[in-house]
Amino acid sequence: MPGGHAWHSAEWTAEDAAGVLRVPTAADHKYSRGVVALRTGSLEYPGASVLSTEGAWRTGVGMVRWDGPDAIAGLVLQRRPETVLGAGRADAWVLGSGIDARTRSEDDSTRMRKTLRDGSTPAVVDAGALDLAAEASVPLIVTPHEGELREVRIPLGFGIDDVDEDPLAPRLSGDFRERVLVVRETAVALGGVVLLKGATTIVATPGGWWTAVRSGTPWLAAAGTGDVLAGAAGAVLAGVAAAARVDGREIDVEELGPVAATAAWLHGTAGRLAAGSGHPITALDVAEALPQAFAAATGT
Ligand SMILES: NC(=O)C1=CN([C@@H]2O[C@H](COP(=O)(O)OP(=O)(O)OC[C@H]3O[C@@H](n4cnc5c(N)ncnc54)[C@H](OP(=O)(O)O)[C@@H]3O)[C@@H](O)[C@H]2O)[C@@H](O)CC1
Ligand SMILES: Nc1ncnc2c1ncn2[C@@H]1O[C@H](COP(=O)(O)OP(=O)(O)O)[C@@H](O)[C@H]1O
Repeated sequence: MPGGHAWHSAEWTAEDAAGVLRVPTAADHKYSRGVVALRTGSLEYPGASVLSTEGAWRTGVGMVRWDGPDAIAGLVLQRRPETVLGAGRADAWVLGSGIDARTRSEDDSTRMRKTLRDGSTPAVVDAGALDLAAEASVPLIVTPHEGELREVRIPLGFGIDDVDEDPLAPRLSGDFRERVLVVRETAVALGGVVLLKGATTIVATPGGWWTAVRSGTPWLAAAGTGDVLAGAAGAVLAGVAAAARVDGREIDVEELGPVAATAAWLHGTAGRLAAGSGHPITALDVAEALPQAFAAATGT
């Protein structure tokens, strides 16, 4: 049972999310609430650094660090001067949003590999870091959309790398049970948590636990909302990992299932709140509604 949560939950709820989210107390300080560090954004996709940083701050965490290319650091600070630049003490990492695996810099590859292999800090792995997930030894959550799932699976020995046809497509376009099966088998092979984004987001752990998140809205289908989700997931993860650190224990990968589902629930709810009775939203609108989504779960 991941983190004491029910073994199987057909759909993740506000009450489930409240059981994962941490409301600060008088005894807290910024480090006890958790530090999330991000390696996100690139010269090609500079905006993703801002979107993921904003998603992390708005989800609630003690500190956000951003450790990316100097040329875009100003964008992050312009939007969020609270952000601390450079790597350092962290309870969780977010890697890959706004990075393209095919064109990423040597520096990005080296640093992301090192983060995934050294130490035990858990990580959220998105977009341009997904192909590295199979090499990881730290507890991790991967956050692919349908088009990116093969980046996770091919290094694990699934699928075929050298043909144009994607052998996954028919399985993902099939019925819900088959989609769940694909996500669960990927989590088992990876030894990490898989969060497959979509209208219904599916989360599975290597131990066989899984859940579905349906809190969102089709208005979320807009560029950059996934980058906000990655930051939000990093913040929830940092909070849970910091609590484990304060308790003097290492976080178990099974605990990351409820963390991922909670981040997806918050993000979906934020999208729904931002879209109101039904109007277009931007990724930053979603980030800005995250505090309201948090309050909707915890009643604070
Ligand atoms: N402002 C910024 O900085 C932004 C930065 N961003 C960053 O851009 C990078 C590239 O990310 P990406 O998602 O845009 O493109 P990529 O990984 O090449 O995959 C796209 C291919 O997959 C397919 N596909 C199938 N299902 C799909 C689905 N559900 N959702 C989406 N695609 C789906 C689809 O194929 P099609 O259906 O068109 O045949 C399509 O050809 C990444 O680092 C990201 O963080 C973005 O967040 C935008 C805002
Ligand atoms: N039709 C939809 N209904 C509900 N949520 C959606 C829908 N389409 C996309 N989303 C959500 O929007 C986000 C899109 O993320 P992603 O595809 O990574 O976009 P980007 O790479 O542009 O940031 C995910 O959280 C996904 O679950």
